[in-house]
Amino acid sequence: MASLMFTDCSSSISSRLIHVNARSSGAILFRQHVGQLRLRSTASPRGCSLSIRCSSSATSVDGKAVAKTIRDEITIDVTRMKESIGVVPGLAVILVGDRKDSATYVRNKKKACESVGIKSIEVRLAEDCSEEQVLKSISCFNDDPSVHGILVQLPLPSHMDEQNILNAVSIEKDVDGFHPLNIGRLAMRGREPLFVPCTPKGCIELLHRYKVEIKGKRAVVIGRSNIVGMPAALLLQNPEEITREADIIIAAVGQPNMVRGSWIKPGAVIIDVGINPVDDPNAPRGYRLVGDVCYEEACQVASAITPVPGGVGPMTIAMLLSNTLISAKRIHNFE
Ligand SMILES: Nc1nc2c(c(=O)[nH]1)N[C@@H](CN(C=O)c1ccc(C(=O)N[C@@H](CCC(=O)O)C(=O)O)cc1)CN2
Repeated sequence: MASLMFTDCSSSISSRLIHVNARSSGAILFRQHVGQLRLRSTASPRGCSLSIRCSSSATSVDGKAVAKTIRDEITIDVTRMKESIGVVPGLAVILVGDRKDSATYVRNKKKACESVGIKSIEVRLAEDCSEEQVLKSISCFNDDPSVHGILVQLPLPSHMDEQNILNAVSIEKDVDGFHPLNIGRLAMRGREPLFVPCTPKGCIELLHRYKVEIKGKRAVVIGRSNIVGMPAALLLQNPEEITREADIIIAAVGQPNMVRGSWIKPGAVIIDVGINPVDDPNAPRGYRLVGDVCYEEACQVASAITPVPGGVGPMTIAMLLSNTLISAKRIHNFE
């Protein structure tokens, strides 16, 4: 778990989270910043007029609607770019294996690209293909000037070295922001990554578009991914207590309904990144998706909360489109 104190955050330039203090659970200090937000109109959320309330029923943050607004903005820029310099941004997606969920995400990425005028190229490789085959595809896309963004859908089959594969993506085309150089720059003060990973970028974008003030707020990130970057042992230290102190909670732990209403400070803003399938014989797919936060309980205490589905998920893909556009603009020096 990472508890973060936001010391400076501008919606138009960069969002820097500096240090933090897990006071009651054994002090840890670390630095981290989560994102550069260079999307236009971050300060005026077109298409979402809700204000954040502090009442017994939380505002449900509509990630689907915000993602649509962002796609509309991207469409305008993609069209302008095509008309003025004849360049169409291109995204290459590599899918290895036959996981149904990954195939669905890739299909949705392709559809999203089509909807904004970004060209998408997909390479599908068999579950038992070699790491070399994946590296070869990456190398081709690194050299292809019509490709401005490359992503390898995760997770990869277990026989592959994920780090090796992510390292092979050209840092200039790393629209997922997973290359160690991009992650390293994200983690250091005074350095700028070329791309910010899409899900955390989407989380911060939602906060901005809903005009949630970040500066000076106490925030907690519950999760153990590389992006959160905390040693796993620290996760075991009283998450409930730290969470109760937070004004902003980002739950990214992958445990259905783990964060209960009693963990939440009244009026807190909750971004739920979890997408957890739970069995439900009445649901068309035999399961339904729930977040890491117990939504019904949290609604009674929080001032705003992202639902699952329909919260952060759609933002992940919108941010991928945004990163691909940023890449094409940077490569072609187009403002
Ligand atoms: N290379 C990457 N791999 C993975 C990433 C990533 O950002 N880059 N993230 C996840 C999967 N993912 C995108 O790839 C993703 C997950 C969920 C959604 C989404 O919109 N979810 C919907 C619900 C969808 C449903 O009903 O099945 C929602 O939350 O509303 C988008 C993208 C792991 N891999």
